[in-house]
This record gives sequence, C-alpha cells and structure tokens, in this order.
Amino acid sequence: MTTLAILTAAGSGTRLGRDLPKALVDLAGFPLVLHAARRLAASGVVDSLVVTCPPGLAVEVGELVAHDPQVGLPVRAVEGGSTRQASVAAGLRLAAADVDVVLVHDAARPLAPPGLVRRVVAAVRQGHAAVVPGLPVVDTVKRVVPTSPDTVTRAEGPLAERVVETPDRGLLRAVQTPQGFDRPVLVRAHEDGARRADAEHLAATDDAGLVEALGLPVHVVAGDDAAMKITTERDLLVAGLLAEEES
Ligand SMILES: Nc1ccn([C@@H]2O[C@H](COP(=O)(O)OP(=O)(O)OP(=O)(O)O)[C@@H](O)[C@H]2O)c(=O)n1
Ligand SMILES: C[C@](O)(CO)[C@H](O)COP(=O)(O)O
Repeated sequence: MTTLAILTAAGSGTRLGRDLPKALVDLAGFPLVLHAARRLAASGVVDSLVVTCPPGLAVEVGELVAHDPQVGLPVRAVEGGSTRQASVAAGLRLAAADVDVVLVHDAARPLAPPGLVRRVVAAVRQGHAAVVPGLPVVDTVKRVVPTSPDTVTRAEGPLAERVVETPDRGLLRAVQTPQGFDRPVLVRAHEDGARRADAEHLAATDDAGLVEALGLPVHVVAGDDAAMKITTERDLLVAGLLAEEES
C-alpha cells in the first residue's frame, strides 16, 4: 500500500497580485510548488505526487516537478478546477489502485517541513482516518454579525460589524496542510462535498471540513510555524527569511 500526496497548485494567487499563478512565484530561487514538492519527497513517507495545475499549465508544471532531482518521485499533473475543492477532487481521481493514504498539501505552504509530513502520515497509519496539523491561536478571536441588515460585505466600515461571541481560544487551532486521510474516507467526503457545493454553491476551504460534514472524527497533530501559508506579499517576505535561515 502507498501514500499519495496531492499538491494543490492551481490557484491564481489573486491576493498576491502577481502576473503569474502563485505556485510559480519565486521564493529563494525556486517556484513555490517546487519547494513544497521537495519537502514532501524529503519526508521519505510519500510514494507519489499528483500536482493540480493552473489552466493550460499541466504539462509545464508537471515536467518542472517530475524532472527535479530533489523530488525523484513518480509525478502526475492535472488541471485544477475553479475552486480548491474541485482541484483536490480532480487530483484524487488520478490516485493509483495501490494508494491507501492520501495527503493534501498546498503549494502555498512551500516550507512545510519533512518532519511535519511524517507526523501526519504516521497518525493516519496508526488508524486515524483524518488528520490535520494545527497551531494554537495567538489572537483573541471574535465572531461577528453585520450591524445592519443592509451590510452586504464584511468589514465595510468601522461600525459595519458587531461582536456576538468570543470563543475560548484555548479550544481553537489554526489548521495547516498537509492534511492526511484514509483514501476511502477522503473519496466519500469529496463525493458528498461535491453534491453540497452544487446545491449551495459553496466550496469547502479545507478537506478535513468535508470529513467533518460526514460526522467523522478529525484528529489534530502539532503544526509547525514553517508551514505558514503564503497569501500576501508580506507572507512571501517572511517565507524568504525563513528559507534563508533554513539554508
Ligand atoms: N482552484 C484552485 C484554488 C486554489 N488551489 C490551491 O489551493 C491552495 C490554497 O489556495 P490559496 O492560498 O487561496 O491560493 P489561491 O487561490 O491561488 O489564492 P487567492 O485566493 O489569493 O487567489 C494553493 O496552493 C492553490 O494553488 C487550487 O489548486 N485550485
Ligand atoms: C487548506 C488551508 O491551507 C488550511 O488552512 C486553507 O484553508 C486554504 O485556504 P484558502 O482560502 O484556499 O487560502
């Protein structure tokens, strides 16, 4: 039985605002997607990769990853969908018959260390069907509602929102990738999620959320600051410093 990592790299990177897809943006001399693929491979617990690629770039990105000497794993590439959820589902359809554990990892988290990958896979192999890395939340988090029923978008102005709850942050976790799954559970979660996404036009922001919606348990292992997500230019700057520190 083998472990497949689906590396999601099909996003456009709107919030980063570059003129190329985020996964292809340079970090310390290499594109984000290559950093992520190299660290998955270096874990020693991933047997193959499927990369979800931006429209029209499956051949180019697939070759980039497949020919990298530090990756050295069998690589398949597929065009992603219009949402992250649809991209993961496209990747999942390419899983070979012998795959029993599936990791889903964002190219937008290029520095997720090999030790974190091993921690997630070990927990799945110990019998937990869905595993996420999580970090304690350091800010006080509030749940809000729009102040006026006319408020359509959030944070429109200083008085646009009202606090309704302060959850106990000791019980909150900021969740990262890679997330790890028993394959049949992830397949079922995505099938169910696709039905709901069609009906409600709402895609899940992570794969564990789809498993939770099935009523199945999701377990948390310790996350890692290095697995930070690159969303904005500031994140890219911070990741550049981390990458420098690493080398
Ligand atoms: N249709 C999509 C959207 C996102 N992703 C991937 O999912 C990960 C997390 O998404 P995010 O950080 O939101 O990336 P983007 O969608 O590219 O960013 P933005 O929302 O700013 O456009 C990224 O590795 C991204 O490439 C994907 O494979 N397919
Ligand atoms: C999957 C994820 O990285 C977990 O934190 C995150 O949910 C992706 O979110 P995004 O909205 O696609 O950036």
